Amino acid sequence: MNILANPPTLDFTRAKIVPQSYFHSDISVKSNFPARRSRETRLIYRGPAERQPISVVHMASSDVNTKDDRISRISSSIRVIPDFPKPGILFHDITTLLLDPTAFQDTIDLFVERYKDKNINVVAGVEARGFIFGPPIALAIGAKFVPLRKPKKLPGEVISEEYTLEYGTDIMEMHVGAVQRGDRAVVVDDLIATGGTLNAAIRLLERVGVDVVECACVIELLELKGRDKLGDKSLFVLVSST
Ligand SMILES: O=P(O)(O)OC[C@H]1O[C@H](OP(=O)(O)OP(=O)(O)O)[C@H](O)[C@@H]1O
Ligand SMILES: Nc1ncnc2[nH]cnc12
Repeated sequence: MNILANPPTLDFTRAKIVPQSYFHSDISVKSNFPARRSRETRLIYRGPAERQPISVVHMASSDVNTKDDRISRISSSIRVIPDFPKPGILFHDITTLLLDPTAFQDTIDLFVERYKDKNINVVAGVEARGFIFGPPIALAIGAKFVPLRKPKKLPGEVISEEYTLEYGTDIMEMHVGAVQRGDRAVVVDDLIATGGTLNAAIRLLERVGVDVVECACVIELLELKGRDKLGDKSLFVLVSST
């Protein structure tokens, strides 16, 4: 991914379109920005100066066709912010992917192409960012969407699983009755880091007899080896970050 070391100022409140040059080329942004100011939406980054986006290497994951142009668009639309939410964390921010309708649509299409003929009747999305990608996939393949939520958010009777995160611990809950024994599920999230979250999601669903066919993420942080925590459960990711 080619993210600017010193990006132009960003104003998310006024942003309608993300200048693609911001993500793709420092040269075009730095040289073109003043001249094109009146025609482009200006984005003002309000975060601390030390948390400017940085470049990291993203590659097509080994799960996808490396010749698929959609992958490079998706990869270059993901922003990486150092030291968020804690020092030492390289935060992979998918909100910039959502600002690019083509990259967002490509992301959904790639998942739909994979799951449309697999007899999946449950798409389980992990709060919060799995709630962005999961519902459009569920609608497109004709499956129900089941939210896996942070504690004390669901009003009905729940079952819970505790898990460890890259930066803390958490509890995941699911409504009793949302799924049935024998359902076939795919678990959707934006990113796998340590794998603790997806592991908890799998445990939650399998406890009530659901067949978790696969987990699906946009991004895998390879160094954290989250895949290992999923045992023999299949994981499908679009881009890998090193
Ligand atoms: O593989 P892991 O180490 O378990 O980490 C991955 C999880 O961490 C992030 O969510 P987070 O818990 O930060 O919640 P949020 O989406 O509500 O911000 C991310 O969206 C995944 O759900
Ligand atoms: N580095 C990271 N970036 C974004 N989301 C995360 N969740 C856990 N680790 C993360």
